[in-house]
Amino acid sequence: MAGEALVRQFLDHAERLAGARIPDLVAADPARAGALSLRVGPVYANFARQRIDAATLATLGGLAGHVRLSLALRALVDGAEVNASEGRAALHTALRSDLGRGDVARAAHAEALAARGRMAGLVDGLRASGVTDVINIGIGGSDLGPRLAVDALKDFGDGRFRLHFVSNVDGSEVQHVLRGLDPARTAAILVSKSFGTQETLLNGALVRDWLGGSERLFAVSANVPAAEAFGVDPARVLPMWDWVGGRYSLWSSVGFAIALAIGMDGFEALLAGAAEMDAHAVEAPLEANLPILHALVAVWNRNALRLPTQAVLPYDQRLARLPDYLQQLVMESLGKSVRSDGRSPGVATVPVVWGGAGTGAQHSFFQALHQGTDVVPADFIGVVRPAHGYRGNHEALLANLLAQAEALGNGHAAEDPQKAYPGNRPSTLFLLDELTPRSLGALLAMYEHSVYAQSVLWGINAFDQWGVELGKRIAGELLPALRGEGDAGDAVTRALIGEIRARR
Ligand SMILES: O=P(O)(O)OC[C@H]1O[C@](O)(CO)[C@@H](O)[C@@H]1O
Repeated sequence: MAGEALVRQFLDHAERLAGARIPDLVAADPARAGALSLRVGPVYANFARQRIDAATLATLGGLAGHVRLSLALRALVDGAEVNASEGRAALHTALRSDLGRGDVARAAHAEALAARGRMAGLVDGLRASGVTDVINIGIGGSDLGPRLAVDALKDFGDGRFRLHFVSNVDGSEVQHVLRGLDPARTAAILVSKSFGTQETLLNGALVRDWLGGSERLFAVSANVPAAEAFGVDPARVLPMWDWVGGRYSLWSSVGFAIALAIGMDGFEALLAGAAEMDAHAVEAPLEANLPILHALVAVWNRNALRLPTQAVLPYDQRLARLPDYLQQLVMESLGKSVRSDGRSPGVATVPVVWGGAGTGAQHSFFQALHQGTDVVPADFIGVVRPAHGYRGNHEALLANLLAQAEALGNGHAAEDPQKAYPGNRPSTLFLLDELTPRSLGALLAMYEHSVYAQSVLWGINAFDQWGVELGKRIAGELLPALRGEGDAGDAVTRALIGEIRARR
C-alpha cells in the first residue's frame, strides 16, 4: 500500500481509538491478554493495556513494511552506514553476535572478540593483584551502562572488587569516592570513546595524580594515542571503535567494570542474552517481533495519541538505574527534529523519558500518573523469581506492580470527582523470569532495537548527537571569563558571571 494511504489509515485509527477505553478493549476480546503478548527467551512482554487493536496493529505493521524495517535491521547488523551524518556503521550487535553478513560486520566481530580476550587478561591480572577497589571514570555511555549493569547484577559477583563510579565534573563526586580509598589498593579505568571529554579528562587527571603513578591506571578508548599521551601504558588501553556509539557500548570493553564485578562468564552471559534478542529482532516476522512491536506502540503513543512523555517503571530495586540508562539511549538517539535526508519528520519524535523504581515511585510521582492532566504511557518491568528469600516482600512487590498497571488502565469512578481515577492510561508490562546477566542483556538489546526501529519509522539518525555540541563549545568559551580572563557570553551570562565572581 502506498505511503499516503497508510498514513490516512493511521489517522483514521487514531481518531477511532481516541475515544476508546482500555477496559472496553480488554472486555471486548477475551483472547486479548494472550494475543498481545510475546516471549523472547527470558523476556515476556504484554501489550494488552495499550490503546491499540488488531486493525491498528495491521496498519502499523503496514507502515513498518513501507519503511522496510526488516531490511533496515538487517542493514544495521551487516554494518551499513546507518549513521549517515558521521559516515559510520553502528555495529553494537557485532560486539555480541556473529549475525552480521559481509566483511565489515565480520571484521568488527573479530576485533570485538580480540578485545574481549585482552580484557579477560586484564581482569585476571587485577584479580591476582592486591587491588580491592576499582573506579570507573566516564560519562554518558561510558558510565550509565556499566553503572546500571554493576548495580543490577550485584548478586552475580563474588565481591572480589568494590566498584565505584565517577562521572560528573562536579568535584564533590570524585571527592566522595576517593574519601576512604587507599591509592595503593585502587585501580582506575578511564572510559572515553573520544578521550576528549572534559569531565572524564579532569576527573581522570585528578585520580591519576591521586594514585601517584600509572601502574593501576587503565583506559578504554577509540583514541588510543590520546590515552597513551595521558599516561596510560598501551598494555592497559583497551580499544573502542567509531562503529560503536557511546550509548550502545556497554557490550564492548566499556563493560570492563561489569566484567570485574561479575566475572568474564557473567559478562559473556550478558552478551549471550543480547545476542538472543539480536537474532530475534533480525529473524522474527514483523508481527511477532518484540522490539518492532515495542517501537510501533511507541510511535503510536507519540503520534496517534500525542503523548509527550514515556515512563520507565522497574519493579525491582536492582534496576533503579534503568530509567537513567534509557533516558540516554532513547533521548540522545531520537532527540532529533530533522530527518537524515534533511527534511522535517512532519510529526513529533522523541518523548521525554523518565521514571523510577517501584514501589518507591508510587509514593512520589504516581499521584500524577493516576490523576494528572497528562497521560503518561508506562513500561513496567517486573521480575518473577527474586534473588532473595523474603517471599512476603516479593509477593507484595508483584501485587503492587500488577495493581498499578490495572489501576492506570481501568481507572475508577467515584461520585466525588477528587476521588475519581480517569484511567485509560496505557502501559506495557515486561516480566523477566529472573534478573540475570542473560535476561538483562536481552532486555537492553530489546530497547536498543526498538529505538533503532523508531528512528527508521521517523526517518531520523539514531546514532549521532550533534545537539550536545553547542553547550560544550560555549562552556569552553566561558571558562576563561569565569577566571576573569576577558569577556564571553551574552548579556545574561555576563551578568551571571559577575554575580559568581563577586561571591567567590
Ligand atoms: O565516551 P566519551 O567520548 O567520553 O563520550 C561520553 C558521552 O558524551 C556524549 O558524546 C555526549 O556528550 C555521549 O554520546 C557519550 O556517551
